[in-house]
Amino acid sequence: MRMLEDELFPSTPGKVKIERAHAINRQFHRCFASTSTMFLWALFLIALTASYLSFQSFVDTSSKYLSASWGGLHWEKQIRVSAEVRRAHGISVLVTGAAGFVGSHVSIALHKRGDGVVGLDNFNSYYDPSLKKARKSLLASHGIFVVEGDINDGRLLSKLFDVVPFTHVMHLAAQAGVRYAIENPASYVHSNIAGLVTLLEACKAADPQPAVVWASSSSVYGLNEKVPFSESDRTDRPASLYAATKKSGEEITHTYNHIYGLSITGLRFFTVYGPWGRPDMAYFSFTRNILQGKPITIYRGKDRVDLARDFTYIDDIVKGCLGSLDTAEKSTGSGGKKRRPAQYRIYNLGNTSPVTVPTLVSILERYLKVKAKRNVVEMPGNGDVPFTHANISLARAELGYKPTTNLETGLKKFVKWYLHYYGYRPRGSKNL
Ligand SMILES: O=C(O)[C@H]1O[C@H](OP(=O)(O)OP(=O)(O)OC[C@H]2O[C@@H](n3ccc(=O)[nH]c3=O)[C@H](O)[C@@H]2O)[C@H](O)[C@@H](O)[C@@H]1O
Repeated sequence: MRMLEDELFPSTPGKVKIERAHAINRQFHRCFASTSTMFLWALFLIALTASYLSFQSFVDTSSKYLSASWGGLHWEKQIRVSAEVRRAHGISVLVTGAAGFVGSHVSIALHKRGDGVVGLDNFNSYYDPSLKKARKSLLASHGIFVVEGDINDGRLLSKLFDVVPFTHVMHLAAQAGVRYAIENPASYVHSNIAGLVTLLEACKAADPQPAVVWASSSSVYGLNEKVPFSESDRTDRPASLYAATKKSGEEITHTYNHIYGLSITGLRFFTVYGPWGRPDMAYFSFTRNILQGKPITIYRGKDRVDLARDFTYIDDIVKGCLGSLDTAEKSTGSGGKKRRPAQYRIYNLGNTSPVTVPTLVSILERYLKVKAKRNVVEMPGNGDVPFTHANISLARAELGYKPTTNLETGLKKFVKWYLHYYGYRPRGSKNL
């Protein structure tokens, strides 16, 4: 009994080590008594490892093949049908980020006027993917097909260009959000830098090359104090990694324009809001919290100055996107070489009338008929800028861009959508 207890609960761990070492030694000598046996064992182990590794690579390859959510005749047919142009001089557009906020609106607008549209989206979980799935269903109900895939997947992109000779790419897929860059910097590099380059590589290699219109951001103006912001103002002092990746995007696209003749239009969006919007944005999360009786945090700038944004309504942004597609010239390259210089443009798409964040909250309170629990705090140093204000003269002159929706009207439409989408009782909604 005592011996058994000693074996199970040794008083000194060192003792066990010594005893085990002796036992292992004895076994070792028995097993590998001769050099030839050892040689055979070694051969056996090498063969075992080799067959394990080849089996692993077989499993990897086949699971990649099995889990790929794209490919096949049926898939290609869906893409061709969705890309069909149904009007004279229409265009066929690959919309990246099509299940996103701006992407879904632009896709529907293009489809409605008879253009061909194919969407691409990776449905990541930066915010509730069920909202992205709902947008996908909405697009499907219009006859727009959204491919589930990533802009970092070069094989998928070249396959898409094989199936459809897209005339345009509307590139809206990105890691959005200014403050989230503190938490997850790598995701900004992955989508906004690496993903952008992979997409441009596919566009450059496509024959014919498409014209590219893509989403930059008002955040590139960074610490600028000169208002309103004009395209010619300096943009070399970003305040967040998000802004830095968007600014890099402007430079990366310039390179592809310069070397390969890709026609490029970059759009600096100013805090876009509206129905089917992004739950991570202030107007959306404030609405959710106000309705749930939870407090909202309102940031305030230096010297107790309210923060302000040039909030821009989604329908105005859509018009700016379509205007950009319609005025984009063709790319000029093929086979990796440009034939002549191609168009390179950058435009502000804003509303030209900044509104403070507390005013935004007051408008929401009025439409929601609920008082917000306001918690006002100093703006943390996490990438925010105190204000934005767009000068849109260039977009007005060259794209015919003319925003028509003020924040009051736009938020009214947003609140109406929000209450309906999230199933709130129509308490006083007749007034909306
Ligand atoms: O215009 C742009 O370029 C950018 O607009 C928005 O960024 P942002 O203007 O920061 O929009 P929100 O996150 O909705 O914030 C709006 C305002 O509310 C403030 N805020 C935000 C969140 C919060 O909890 N409290 C709060 O006071 C922010 O400081 C900011 O002044 C988008 O999130 C970016 O993807 C986009 O690129």
